[in-house]
Amino acid sequence: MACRRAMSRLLPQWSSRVFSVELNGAPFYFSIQEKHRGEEIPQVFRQVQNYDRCYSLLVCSSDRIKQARFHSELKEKLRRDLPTECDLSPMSSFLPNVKDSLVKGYFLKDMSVGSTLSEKLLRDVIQHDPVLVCSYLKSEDGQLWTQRLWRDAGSHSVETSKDYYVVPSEAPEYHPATLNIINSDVFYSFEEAYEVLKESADIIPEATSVLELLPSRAKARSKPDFPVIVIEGLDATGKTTLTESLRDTLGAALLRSPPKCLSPLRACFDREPPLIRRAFYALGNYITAEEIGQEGMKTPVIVDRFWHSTAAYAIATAVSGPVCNLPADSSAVYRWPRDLLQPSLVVLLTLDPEERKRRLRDRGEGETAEEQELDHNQLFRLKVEEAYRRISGPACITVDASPPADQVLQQVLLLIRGKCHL
Ligand SMILES: Nc1ncnc2c1ncn2[C@@H]1O[C@H](COP(=O)(O)OP(=O)(O)O)[C@@H](O)[C@H]1O
Ligand SMILES: Nc1ccn([C@H]2C[C@H](O)[C@@H](COP(=O)(O)OP(=O)(O)O)O2)c(=O)n1
Repeated sequence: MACRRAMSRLLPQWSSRVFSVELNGAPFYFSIQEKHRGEEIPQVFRQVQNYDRCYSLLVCSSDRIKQARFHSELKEKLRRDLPTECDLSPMSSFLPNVKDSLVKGYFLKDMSVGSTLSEKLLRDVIQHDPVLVCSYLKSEDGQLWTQRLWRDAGSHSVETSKDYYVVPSEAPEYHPATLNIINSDVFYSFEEAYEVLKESADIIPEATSVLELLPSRAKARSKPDFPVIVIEGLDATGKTTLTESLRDTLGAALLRSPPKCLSPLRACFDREPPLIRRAFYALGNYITAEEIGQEGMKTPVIVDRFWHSTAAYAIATAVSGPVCNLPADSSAVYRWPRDLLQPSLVVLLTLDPEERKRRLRDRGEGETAEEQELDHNQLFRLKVEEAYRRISGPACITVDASPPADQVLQQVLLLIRGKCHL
């Protein structure tokens, strides 16, 4: 039902949509055009010319929790059940420059003989799951491709719409992922993040535990009397080392985000899709803010990671490809949430990648999946750092963390004394 509603929203503007498929690590954009006899159609899809047919699966449900979870589950299902001759790539579809128009899914290249297995699986998927399926067929001379949209016709049969030609499309002005970042990857108020966890509570029991730990929004806290200093940076840049030294030197309270009370729940949310996972981290900041409010009435407060981490990792994960795909400097995605406590100073520790890796090795810990990703994916690391730098209100001040720990401490103490009158 939720799927039918979502589809009835998508279908009226189907032919205005742009489709993006990640082929060989780069996006290939195409749109569709009605068939007119005798019309010249530019040749497309050279990248999939070795295949006889392809399919696209776009996940669409008006229930955003179901949609996000099913997008992850579908990948597992296709990897498990499709013949080995099938190849899967991420894909999406969007209306250029239209906010929240992005739908995500997978593009399937099929080399299996007769394609019967994959067709059977897709027929099953379309009948039971919130998915829009299209097949792509090559013309007899192998030059042109057409797209045919499938529809569930009930009683285990599907009907197809008319064919459209697939035509190449220009890369859009903004990376398509940026259309949906606000309130899907990054949340700009307590309420927006809270709603996501509330909606997930039926299927994720741990969401209820998080909701119970949240501060009441009824009483807005006044600004703490003492300065609040946040230390940010990638894993192993020296945040723990520096925050502990600052605590001891300044006689400050040391807090972190996510707060300790969320530690037992973190692994559960790290397994969830971005919508739910990022809402969890966003809410963690509000719990930490409440703790800052209390401690900050008595002493200065040092905070190990806060909002910058939440937004920077979320934006860098959502946007694929190089740093230039990030939303422009002036984009609203880098703004500070209107209802979140603003620290007096945010310091970003930066480190040469080789030195960071050496410190990780020396620490001898296993890396988190995301940190392995950071290692393997230089682009991701660069995007996280760039997103850190673009977040404003307050913006972070970058400090080179490669000198010995006591020198980094002195450098940051100078900044604190200059900015916070300590
Ligand atoms: N300035 C520094 N110079 C050399 N090694 C450092 C420095 N700061 C931290 N380290 C070491 O690097 C590793 C990572 O530091 P840590 O404070 O745990 O980083 P984070 O909290 O950012 O993950 C630790 O083994 C730590 O002892
Ligand atoms: N305030 C925070 C802190 C961490 N996060 C997220 C961002 C990344 O997905 C991970 C990084 O956490 P990681 O385990 O590397 O953190 P530590 O270095 O252990 O502090 O957590 C967040 O979203 N908001």
